[in-house]
Amino acid sequence: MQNQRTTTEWRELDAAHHLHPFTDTNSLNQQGARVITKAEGIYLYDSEGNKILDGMAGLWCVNIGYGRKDLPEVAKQQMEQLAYYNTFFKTTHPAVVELSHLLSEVAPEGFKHVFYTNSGSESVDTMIRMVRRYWDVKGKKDKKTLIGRWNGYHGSTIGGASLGGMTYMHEQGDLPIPGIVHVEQPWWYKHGKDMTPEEFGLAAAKWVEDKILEVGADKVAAFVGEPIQGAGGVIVPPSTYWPEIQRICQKYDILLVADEVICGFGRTGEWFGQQVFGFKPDIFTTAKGLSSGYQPIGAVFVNDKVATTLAAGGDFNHGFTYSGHPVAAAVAHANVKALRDEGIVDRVKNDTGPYMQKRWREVFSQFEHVDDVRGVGLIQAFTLVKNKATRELFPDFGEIGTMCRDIFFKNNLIMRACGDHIVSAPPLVISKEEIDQMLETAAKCMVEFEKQLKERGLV
Ligand SMILES: Cc1ncc(COP(=O)(O)O)c(CNc2cccc(C(=O)O)c2)c1O
Repeated sequence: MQNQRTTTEWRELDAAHHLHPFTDTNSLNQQGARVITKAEGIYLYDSEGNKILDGMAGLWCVNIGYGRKDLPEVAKQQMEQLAYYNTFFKTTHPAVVELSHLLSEVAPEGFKHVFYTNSGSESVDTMIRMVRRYWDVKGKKDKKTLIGRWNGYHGSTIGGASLGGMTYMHEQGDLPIPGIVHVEQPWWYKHGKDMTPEEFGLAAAKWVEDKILEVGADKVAAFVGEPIQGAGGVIVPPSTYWPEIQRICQKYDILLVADEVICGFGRTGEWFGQQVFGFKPDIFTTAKGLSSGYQPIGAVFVNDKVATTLAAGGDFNHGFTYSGHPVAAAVAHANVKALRDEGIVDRVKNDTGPYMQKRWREVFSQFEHVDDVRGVGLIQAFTLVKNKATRELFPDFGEIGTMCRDIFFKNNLIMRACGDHIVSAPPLVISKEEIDQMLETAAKCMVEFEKQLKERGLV
């Protein structure tokens, strides 16, 4: 059991020893971290006894909800049976075999092989190495360049951060690494001008073709994108975008990669985001919902064409100590099996997802400084705007988003501000009643937010 300490004691020890990710340490240590002590369903509880509605499923990952009793039991049994052995050197173990078999059943048709990692970033770095190895084996050694999107997010390793289009990350570490280039994101609200979304989807896809021709198709290895950009602010591309990207990649013999770390395992109501938009990548990366965050694990799915080619190349010199870790694999297996056999993904597709999307639009479209209300399944967002009629955004993109998010936090509701996009991705087990509770609280927060906008002379 955890030491029983006061919040102050936990905060002081945390400040003395713990470096947090994506954090201004001095600023955090002035105010002290919020100490989350337990969680159940869609709710978190902190050391002060507050009950917090987690509209973000942790970091987009706790698809199955908090407080499951089965997953800890599976972890315990696996740990007692075989806490660890590696999958190098011609060995395997039942947990990773069973998981691999199950994943081949829930994956879209044509994906029968997975490579295991410990995170989404490691899945992305694995994909980068696979893509370049694929073209080596095919004898096209100049095909090395990967194309990503500005404001895309693919993790925080050197490869993932380079492939992502977050310039504030590139500035720290002299990124991107060579062989990675970016095109503009398919954000209709900002870039669509007088085009319909459908027209804009084709125009945004053409940016990829232009980049391929600029680099030289004989040098381009892959195009990589999230079906829906998550950390970039839930940028939902027009329906015409992905099928056109697929056509362009086929035209120039370029691998198509979907980063499904957020969209995967039921988030959109389909098992994978690629199925919402009707495209078939050659490779897709996953993590998060694979284990619902109960254990760190990621997986890279490759289609038969890629699997066969990599195998033809003999040793693929890549892997991690914990690739296919027995406890992580056992927990992921139980998690995916429950997502399927308890009908959780189906309910997102047919019941709670449509309900959320209907109510989310009803509630937020009524506000003067909210526009582009959007989403699918249980991933949704809206953008805070200065003037709806002209699609004018606020200056200093992100300031207003933080102000709005802080009002939600004060009301014990976790939503995420990505710039001036307010986003939400709750556990997939959220009920319709809990959706109503969440949106009732959020609506009150938005009234307060628009009141503060006026009081501060920001509108
Ligand atoms: C699409 C995508 N690809 C890769 C990663 C990296 O996964 P790991 O973190 O497990 O290495 C992600 C992760 N996405 C992520 C991670 C942490 C915070 C936030 C946020 O929105 O604040 C988003 C992601 O969203």
